[in-house]
Amino acid sequence: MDPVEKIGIINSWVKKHLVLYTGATRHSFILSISDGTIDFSSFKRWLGQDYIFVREFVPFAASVLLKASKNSDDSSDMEVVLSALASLSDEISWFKKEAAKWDVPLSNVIVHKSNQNYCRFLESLTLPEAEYPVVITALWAIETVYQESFSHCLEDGNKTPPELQEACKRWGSEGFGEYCHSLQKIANRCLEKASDEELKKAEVTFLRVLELEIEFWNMSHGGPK
Ligand SMILES: Cc1ncc(CO)c(N)n1
Repeated sequence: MDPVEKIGIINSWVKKHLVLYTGATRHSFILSISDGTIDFSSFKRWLGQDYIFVREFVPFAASVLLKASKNSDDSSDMEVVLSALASLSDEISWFKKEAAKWDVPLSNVIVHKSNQNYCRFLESLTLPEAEYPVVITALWAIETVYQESFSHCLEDGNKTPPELQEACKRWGSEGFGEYCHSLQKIANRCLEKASDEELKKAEVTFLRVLELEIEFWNMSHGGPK
């Protein structure tokens, strides 16, 4: 095993929980995009639900920003989270445009149970008691699952339908990858200084994000409600 000091706490957790991590980042929904067999009704279901999710993600990201500005000893943390928050405005516009293209109604969307659970979890992380190392780990995990998933769809030799390339590029691009890497560096630095209790909480939170992401993909596939 690689020493934690060399690979960082985050990568040591990814290795330790690789089965669950791969379950979230190589889900059958993503594999069906990359091999071109996706049923567009699954994509449309994902689009409508993810629009709701992203709207709920905004207050979560704002709460991380608040904690970054208060707790961090490195002022660049705040800038990384601020840029994420700023790009969410563009993301919401993109969802609206994409939904119009696919004839997906965005008003009165029935929020699926898995999405509700995820949004409730995000809300719990906005509380003042949720510590900065824990919430920055959550932010890293949430963004990285999408980055690893959608970048896979853009790899050479994959058969992602042209209609879905733009969606894949939102999260699969190099720029988004660099942002995830910045979050990982921040998380590692915070976790190195965290108490044992915070470390445990952050690891449990990472695992919870992976489970919720898997349930989110299952829902898009049209799994049970
Ligand atoms: C469910 C989900 N996870 C992660 C992201 C990335 O922001 C997203 N848009 N939706």
